[in-house]
Amino acid sequence: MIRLALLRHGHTSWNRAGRIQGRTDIPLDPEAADVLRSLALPRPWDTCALASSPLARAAETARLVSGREPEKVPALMEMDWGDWEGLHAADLHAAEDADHRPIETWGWNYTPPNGEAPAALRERLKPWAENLSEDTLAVCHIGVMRAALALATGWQFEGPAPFRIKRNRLYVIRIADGEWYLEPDTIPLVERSM
Ligand SMILES: O=C(O)[C@H](O)COP(=O)(O)O
Repeated sequence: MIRLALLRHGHTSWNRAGRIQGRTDIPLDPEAADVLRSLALPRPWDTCALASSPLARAAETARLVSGREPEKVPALMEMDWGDWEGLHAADLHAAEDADHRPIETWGWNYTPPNGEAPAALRERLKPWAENLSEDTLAVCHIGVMRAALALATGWQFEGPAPFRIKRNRLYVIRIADGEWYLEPDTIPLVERSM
C-alpha cells in the first residue's frame, strides 16, 4: 500500500477572474506566493517524495511549501479544456451554443470541445499513481484532483461530488492492488515557523 497526498496549487490571476486555465501556463499571483511562503508541509509529508504538474503554478507551489524542487510529472498536467481555455466560466455557462454542462452531469466521458474527458485523464493518472514505490506528495490541479478523488470514492461525475476540493490542505489517497481509497480527513498545511 502506498499513500498519495494531493495538494492544489495557489491562486493565479485567472483563478481569481474565473477564467478557465487548463494547460495554459499561468503563474501564481504575488498574493498567493506570499501566502504559500508562510505555509509548510506537515509531518511526515515534509520529507516524502515530491512531484508536481509541469505547469508553473503547481511547481512553484511545491517549491514554496517544501523548499525542494519537485519532480515534474506529465501525468499530473491539468485536464485539457480545449477551446474553452481562456474563457470566463460565467460566460460559458450563459452561452447557449457552447454545450457547456455542469461537471455533475458530465459522466466520465464528456469532453470539452478539442479537450480531454475525465476518463482520458484517469487513464494517464492511474498508471503513474499505481506504480509509485513510496508515499508521494503531488501538487496539481482541481481537474486532476477531481478525477483522483472520483476514483477513490466511486463518484462517477454524476450528481453532487462527495468531496470539496479546497486549497492549502492535503487529500490523502491509499492505493493498493489497483484499489483507491480516500482517507476521510484532509490535512491542513501548517504555519511556517520563522
Ligand atoms: O481553470 C482550470 O483549468 C480549472 O478549472 C482549475 O484548474 P486549476 O486547479 O489549475 O486552477
